[in-house]
Amino acid sequence: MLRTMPRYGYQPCREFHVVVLGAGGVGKSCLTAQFVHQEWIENYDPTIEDSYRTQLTVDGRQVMLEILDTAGADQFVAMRDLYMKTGQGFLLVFSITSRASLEELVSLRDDIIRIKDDENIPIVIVGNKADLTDQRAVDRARAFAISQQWNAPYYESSARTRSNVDEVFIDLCRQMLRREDYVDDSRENDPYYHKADDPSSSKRRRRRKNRDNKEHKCVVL
Ligand SMILES: Nc1nc2c(ncn2[C@@H]2O[C@H](COP(=O)(O)OP(=O)(O)OP(=O)(O)O)[C@@H](O)[C@H]2O)c(=O)[nH]1
Repeated sequence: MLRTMPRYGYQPCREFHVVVLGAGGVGKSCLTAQFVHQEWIENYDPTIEDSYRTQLTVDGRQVMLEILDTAGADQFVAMRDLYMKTGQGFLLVFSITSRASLEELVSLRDDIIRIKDDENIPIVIVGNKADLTDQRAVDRARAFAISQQWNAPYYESSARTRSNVDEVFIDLCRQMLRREDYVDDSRENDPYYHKADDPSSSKRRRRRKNRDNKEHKCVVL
């Protein structure tokens, strides 16, 4: 059963890798820059790869996000398999002003599921540039229908006005936390599971130790 109530007692800071994917120019970098630094970027400078680290609190739980802002341009697609392997949660971004950018998400999602070998990997579908209402080319209903088919939430955001920027990252965090709780619960109920033998458990302890020695920028939400 998925745990929906906050847990009590000591809560270690969870660390997750988030990958932001989508066609070129849909606003991946602007969304990420708004979320991490609360800043708006007007000019378009195609990304090769940028990574950000930021800490936030979700439902009272500390989460450290490693966010990878990827390249939409085709010449960098060779790096995608690698991004997808390390990602634990994915923001699939298109622009509501471009139907083609929504269509590009189909193959991206297929690749994620193939590479992760997991139909239930945390994903949020983001229709960005929602402020450009007079240039809308994708019906809200069409995007919503696709998101339902993929069993992933759909948000319309604007990196320009900062609308729904925090919400898309927080939704993804919630999905990743629920998933980890579910794995932890399954292990607790497994009489053959020995925590000491689990490499992921010692890795988490090691990460926490390393983190204690570093200073991190906190985003208060
Ligand atoms: N009006 C409007 N413009 C946006 C929005 N988000 C991004 N833009 C503009 O769209 C252009 C591309 O934004 P980026 O964030 O660089 O797009 P990207 O998806 O990272 O592009 P690649 O790096 O090529 O993959 C920039 O000129 C932004 O100012 C938005 O929500 N509204």
